[in-house]
Amino acid sequence: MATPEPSIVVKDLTMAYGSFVVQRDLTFTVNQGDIFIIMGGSGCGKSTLMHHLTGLKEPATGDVWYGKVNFWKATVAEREAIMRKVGVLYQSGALWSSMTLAENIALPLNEYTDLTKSEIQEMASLKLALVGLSGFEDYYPSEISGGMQKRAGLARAMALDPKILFFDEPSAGLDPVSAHLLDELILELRDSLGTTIVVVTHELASIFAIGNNSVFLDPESKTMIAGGDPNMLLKQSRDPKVRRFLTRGLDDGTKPVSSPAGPAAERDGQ
Ligand SMILES: Nc1ncnc2c1ncn2[C@@H]1O[C@H](COP(=O)(O)OP(=O)(O)OP(=O)(O)O)[C@@H](O)[C@H]1O
Repeated sequence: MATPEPSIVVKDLTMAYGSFVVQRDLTFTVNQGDIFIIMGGSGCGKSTLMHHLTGLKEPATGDVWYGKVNFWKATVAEREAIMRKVGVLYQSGALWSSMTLAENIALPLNEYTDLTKSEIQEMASLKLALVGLSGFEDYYPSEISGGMQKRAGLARAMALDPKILFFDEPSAGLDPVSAHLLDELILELRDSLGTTIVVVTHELASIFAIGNNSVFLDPESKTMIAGGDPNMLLKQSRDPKVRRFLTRGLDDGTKPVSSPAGPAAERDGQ
């Protein structure tokens, strides 16, 4: 198998709000085509890390590399060029309620492309089809379910064909069936388009079903204490905190345990 190309390299990153350090010395690589999970307990700094990777928050120290560009040391123009290739879907960053789904998706296309009105309409329909929402162009967000709203948000985040997609808590507020469908869609997008996807989540079922790489942030030591394929971590990590998290508190490493996420995790485990 070919060696995967790095998409993002994080090196010795320390994140802080003023004098309050959230995490220090983070070093990891997100490879092209990864579904990379940022995980850890509440308040450990997952969203803060996502903000450092998406241009919203500057590191206290350390670097974030996108290919050969040192993001936070680059010019504003270079940073903008990188962010043009990045799609972001925040937990609350839903759709504009006063616009139809097609109009929502047309927004970034209007702003960043020279496409004609009819090309934009066509593109919006294509993106909706990509997420299984063909025929919903003229619906308003309030007229569709929460799961469909997430998928429409995903269509909008995919509007400019990003190479990397960030997704904050995709399954938040969804019932288990809709959450599972969204996981399937994320896998499909990665497989069909090759999009690198970085996901912030603490949903274990999702972590095991879609993640092939990860970083695990610990709020107590304020640094990463694990990383890599979550299914491998479940099998191999001996760290009590990692084990407790991945087994929903059932196991701290003193005895072998099977996956709490059930057959899917067992099946997908390498
Ligand atoms: N704007 C801010 N100013 C100061 N402190 C902040 C700010 N945003 C977050 N924090 C603090 O930084 C720490 C990490 O927060 P963050 O939201 O990144 O964690 P998280 O892992 O995403 O949490 P959760 O799982 O609860 O969403 C927390 O202690 C939080 O209170």
